[in-house]
Amino acid sequence: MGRFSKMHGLGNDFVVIDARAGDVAMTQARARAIADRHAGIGCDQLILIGKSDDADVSMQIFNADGSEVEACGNATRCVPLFVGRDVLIRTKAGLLDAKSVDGGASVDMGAPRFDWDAIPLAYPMDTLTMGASWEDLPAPAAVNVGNPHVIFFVDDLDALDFDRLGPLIENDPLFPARVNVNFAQVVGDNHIRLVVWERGAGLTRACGTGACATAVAAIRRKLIAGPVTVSLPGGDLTIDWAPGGTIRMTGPATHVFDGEADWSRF
Ligand SMILES: N[C@@H](CCC[C@H](N)C(=O)O)C(=O)O
Repeated sequence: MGRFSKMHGLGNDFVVIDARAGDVAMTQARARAIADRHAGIGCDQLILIGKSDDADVSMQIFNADGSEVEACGNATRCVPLFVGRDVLIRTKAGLLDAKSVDGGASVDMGAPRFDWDAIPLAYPMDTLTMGASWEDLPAPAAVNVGNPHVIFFVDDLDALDFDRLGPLIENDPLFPARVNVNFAQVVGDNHIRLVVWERGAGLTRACGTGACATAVAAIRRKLIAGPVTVSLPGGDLTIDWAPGGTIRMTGPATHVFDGEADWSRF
């Protein structure tokens, strides 16, 4: 039997498995089966905590569709709580420094990237105001914060059909690695409302990297100044960034319960 913890960051939920003993054989198909909300345990992302040569732990991230990805902001805040102390985490997106704060964690998420081929896009394009649009949605921005994001700033978030627009944009050939789709409305001097259609997981209650990418894009466009409060359906994150620097994300992390499962059944 294998042990796991169910955790979440603002309702973006995870099955977190301790693989530091090297005894968990994870595949994309198994991750998809575990993440299934009907036939499995159910989660937006499956998180594997492993040993690392150059950090306290490593973190592998699998979306609900089984795809392995580079970054997950909300899960990164859960790692200090899972491990029981502040941690340096090796991810596919680089080394992340995560420190516990009251009720959650504060993480240095690294520096954002803006080059078209770092997003990645299929061909060269300005990523601050992209020469592309979908239906009535205005020209978005694109930011890579370890994983790829496209951000639409809109006047009325509540008027959008996320379930229709999300998959349309996520799977557009302009994004060869697919993309996380952020729909944002600036609602105050340092306040953004955000809904995220996540690559490989669909609509989630919150997306930490989406909040980082959206705050960075809004600051670059001079729509807002940091630190920024990003309000997602699951709650608020604080994101701080200045041009040339790294992104600091601060917000809640929650442990729900511990369980046991026979991984060979998935
Ligand atoms: N929920 C996450 C992001 C998870 C990965 C993302 N869906 C991707 O495919 O890049 C977060 O909190 O950042």
